[in-house]
Formats: sequence, structure tokens, C-alpha cells
Amino acid sequence: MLRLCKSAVKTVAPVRSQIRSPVRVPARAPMLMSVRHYDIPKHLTKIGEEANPDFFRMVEFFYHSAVQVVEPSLVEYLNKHTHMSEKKRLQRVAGILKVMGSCNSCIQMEFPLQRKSGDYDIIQAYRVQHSVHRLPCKGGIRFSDEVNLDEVKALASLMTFKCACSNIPFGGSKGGVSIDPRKYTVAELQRITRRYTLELAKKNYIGAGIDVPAPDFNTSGREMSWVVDTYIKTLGYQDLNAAACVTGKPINGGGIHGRVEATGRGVFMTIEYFIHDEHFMNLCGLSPGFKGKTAIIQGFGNVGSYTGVYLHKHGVKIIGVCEYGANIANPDGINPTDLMKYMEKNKKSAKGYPAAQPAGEDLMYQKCDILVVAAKEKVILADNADKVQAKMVAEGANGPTVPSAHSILVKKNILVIPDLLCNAGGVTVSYFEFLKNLNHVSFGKLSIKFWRDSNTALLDSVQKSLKNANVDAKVSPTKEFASMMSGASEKHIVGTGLEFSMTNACANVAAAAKTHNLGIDLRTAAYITSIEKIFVTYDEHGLAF
Ligand SMILES: NC(=O)C1=CN([C@@H]2O[C@H](COP(=O)(O)OP(=O)(O)OC[C@H]3O[C@@H](n4cnc5c(N)ncnc54)[C@H](OP(=O)(O)O)[C@@H]3O)[C@@H](O)[C@H]2O)C=CC1
Ligand SMILES: O=C(O)CCC(=O)C(=O)O
Repeated sequence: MLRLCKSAVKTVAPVRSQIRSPVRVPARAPMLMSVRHYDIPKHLTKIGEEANPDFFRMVEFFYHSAVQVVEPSLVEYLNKHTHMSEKKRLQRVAGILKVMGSCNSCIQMEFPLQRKSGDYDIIQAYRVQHSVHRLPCKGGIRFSDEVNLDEVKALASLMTFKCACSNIPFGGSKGGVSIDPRKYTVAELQRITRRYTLELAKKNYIGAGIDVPAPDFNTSGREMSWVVDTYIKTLGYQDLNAAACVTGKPINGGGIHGRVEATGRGVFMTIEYFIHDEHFMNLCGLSPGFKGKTAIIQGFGNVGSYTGVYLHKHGVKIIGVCEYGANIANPDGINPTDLMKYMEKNKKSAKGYPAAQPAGEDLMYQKCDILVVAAKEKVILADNADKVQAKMVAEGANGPTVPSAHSILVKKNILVIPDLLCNAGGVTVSYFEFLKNLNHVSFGKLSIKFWRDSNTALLDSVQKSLKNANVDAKVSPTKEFASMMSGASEKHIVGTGLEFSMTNACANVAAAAKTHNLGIDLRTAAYITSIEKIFVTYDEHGLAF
């Protein structure tokens, strides 16, 4: 796959490993080196033009396209192995890139379910571990009648690159059960989830050190409770860390404050980062800042609704919401919290929402500043990308844009915040929940009393000093200090930890876009930051026995 073109000369930057600065990282001074040419694998060469490619092929294509840009600097990075010949270094780079692009393992299962009616269904389900370069692997479980092996492989590979992009030390995996949950009773869904978990446990595909699922499309804390309960009561009964076998659990079952809204909150944080970046705003033709901005949200489930809540809180007018079978619009703005309450009471449908008007099928293509796509994959295709009028697209969903559409959006100077960066808030807070479970104590619990006592003693001491100096004053904490006297709460730690992580990831991606002269193409930049980090791991740990 690698071909060496000795004649050409190009400037590229060396691999940056684990940039940790929470603020914008300046692009490194480029280094002079020879260009190598990396060929996209043959089976993917047409994917860039296909109208509706397979999902896994799509992610593979994005990965290999980014490799084409970054491969010379990976070769350069291996110059540090002075004992290796040039040939060996090239072989090592090619080997690492092959491993990184391949899927480690997949399981496909079929099990029976007796329906309430007495009939039997055969349920098909999957779990894919794309990368085990870090363990455990991490990725949600999706319930949808569209689930198939290709989709789960694609989603698992996205998890690999997503975790690396945000410095979350996990490999990538994903699970899916091929059912339409609306067609099953709650009791039936519980039996499906428990049987699925048992199959994962028997096949060694779940466990705190192995593979840790979480919620995704059509699943939530309820299903995660069933997962952890099944695991603890069966194969995990001797495992002290059994509660860490899944994240996104309700608080009472070992969950963490802030996971429910984490993905949407993270989507908002990425929009916030780029909307305040003058360079990228110039490229897409928007004025920096939230003032006067409008947004349309496609998919108002967990991710879309919380993204809306945070955008609204920061003054962005939500002028349209596209939901399955019910598009609604209001040029004066929709209140997302109010809409969430309405949908909760209205069988999760936005139909008939009184504070907005029904809108046509083309709502997604109406003029707005920010389009949030938060429903599912392959929504922006070659034949509708041209219709998108937003200046920014935030990919709350996984894989909403196919490669041919991605090229059209880039040509139109639309700033796309790519899925692997944009929706990483969920897995980030899942990581915090995982740590909480391994610690067997919630964040702050051991130090709260100490901080309260210590700060109270500080105020007493100031009061006494004033008294000794004959100053008659009552020392009392300000409202702000009073709220911090007991140190950081779990909620506070999760909020600030998430912000640190998302901002850092955005800064790394922005820096990679500049270093590699990618202009507005943040997707390639995001893949590059992930590839660089995973590459260093394989180089240091080794890749084959
Ligand atoms: N939950 C999480 O933590 C994370 C989720 N994601 C991704 O975000 C996306 C959404 O997931 P999540 O919010 O959890 O899922 P939910 O099931 O909570 O919400 C999905 C929403 O999208 C709607 N929808 C489905 N198809 C369409 C369509 N064609 N047009 C408009 N709306 C549609 C659904 O409506 P209806 O209910 O009527 O079908 C539902 O309201 C997925 O791609 C998922 O992989 C990414 C990172 C983390
Ligand atoms: O929270 C997690 O572990 C994974 C969430 C997820 O499935 C995703 O980011 O797509």
C-alpha cells in the first residue's frame, strides 16, 4: 500500500502525542520531509462518490482518507527507531495502519423470545469489538430493526476513533439488537436485554476489564439497569468491579450525575468552541459568538433534545425540530425543555405541539446558522447535501454524513463538526462513571466534610483575628463561596471534567486542521488526531506476537 516518492518534497508536522492543554494549541512549526503516497484500499476507491455506501465502508473510507494525509508524518515519527532500516520502518507503519483499520472481533447471536401472545420470535443481536489497543472496549447498545452487522461494525470503529480523539483510554466496540422496541412490551424488552447480556457474558464480551456497554439509540438507563443486574447475578457474581460492566446506569444503580444529558451537552460544547473561533468562523462565513444565531435540530431524542436545551440557554433560537413523522417550526423560537415535557406526555411525538407550527419535509434544508443532526446515520447524502443552507453542521448522531456529501459540504464552506468529536460527551461521562464504579465511592464523598470543616475554621479564624484587632465585623461567606465551601460535588466534577475534555479535543482537532492545511475539513483533522495517538500506542506496545 505504501509507495515512496523520493522526488517530491512537502512540509508536515511530526506526530503529537496526548496534547493536554485545555486551550487552543498552536500549530507546530512544520518539518521538511519527503512525501510518501498512500493508496486507499481498492475496495474503497469508489466510496467517495457513492450515493449510499455501506456504513462500515464509509468509516473505513474516512479513516484511509485521513491516513493519506498523515502517513508521511508517521513514517517520520518512526525515525526515532534508529536501529530500524527504512524498509522496516515503512513495513511497521503499514502494519500498524492495517491493524488500526481492521475489526478485531464480532459476535452474532440468535436467541428465542416467547412473546406475550405465546408465539416465538428469533431475536438477532450483535457485539463488535473494533479495537482492543486499550481495554476495556467501550460503546453503546442500540435497539433498532435496522441493526445489522455492517452497522454495528461501523459504529464500533467510530468508537475507536472517538475515544482516541478525546483522550478516553478505551478501545472501541458497539452492540445492537435487531428489534423495533415499539413492537415489544416492557416485560419482553427486559427479557431480550437480559438474554443478550447473558450471551455477552458467556462469550466473554462484557466485564469491567473487557467490554463496557452504554445507552445508544432507543436504549437508556432502564436497559442498563437490566444489563448490570443480569451480569451481577450470573457470571459477574464474584467480580468486585461488576457494577463497572456497563455505564449510563441510573444513579441509584451506580450511575453518575450528568450522564443522561452528557452527549447533548458535549455537542453544545463543541459548537461553543468553534463558534468562538474567529479562524473557523471566517472560513464558514459566520460572525463569532452565539448572539442572534438560529438552529434547526433533526432528531429530538436524548442527544438532540439536550443539545437544544444548552443552545437555547445560550441564546440560540431553535427555529425548527425535525422528528420522525412530525416536523415543527417557529421563527420566534421553540423552547426545548417545554417541547421535551410535551413529548414525554405525547408518546414521544412532537405532533400537535401547540407552541410551533407543522412544517414540511424540507425543514432540514431551511436557512439557519447551525444544523444539529442527531437522529441516525446516512441522513446527509450526495443528493441532498447541496440543499443544506446552514453554515455549521453538528453531528450529534453517528455517521450522519456520507463521504460524497462530506465533500459537497466542504466545498460549500460549511463547517461540519464531525461525529467522532461532536458526540464524544457521552463516552466521556461514561468514563467518569466507570472510574466512580472502580473507586467504589462517589466523587467528593470522602472530602466533603473535610472541606466544609476546613473552610468554616478559616472563616472563624478571620473572625477571631478581627476581634483581636478590635474590629467589630461579622465574617460570613459570600453566596458564591458558600456554594463552594464543601468542595466540588459530583455534578460539578462531571460538568467541569466534561468541559475540559471536550475543549481539549476541539483544540487538538483545530490545531491538526491548521497543521495539515485542511481548511474547513474538521473530519479529516479529527481522524488524524486519533490515528496519531493510536499509532503511538501500537508502536510502544507492539502489534503482533
Ligand atoms: N445516547 C448517547 O449517549 C449517544 C448517542 N449517539 C448517537 O446519537 C444518535 C441519536 O441517539 P439517541 O439520541 O441516544 O437516540 P434516541 O433514541 O434517544 O433518539 C433518536 C431520535 O431520533 C428520532 N429519529 C429517528 N429517525 C429519524 C428521522 N429519520 N428523522 C427525524 N428523527 C428521527 C427518533 O424518533 P422516534 O423515537 O420517533 O423513532 C428519536 O426521537 C444516534 O446516532 C446515536 O448513535 C452518539 C453518542 C452517544
Ligand atoms: O457512553 C458510552 O460508553 C458510549 C456511547 C456511544 O455509544 C457513542 O458514543 O456512540
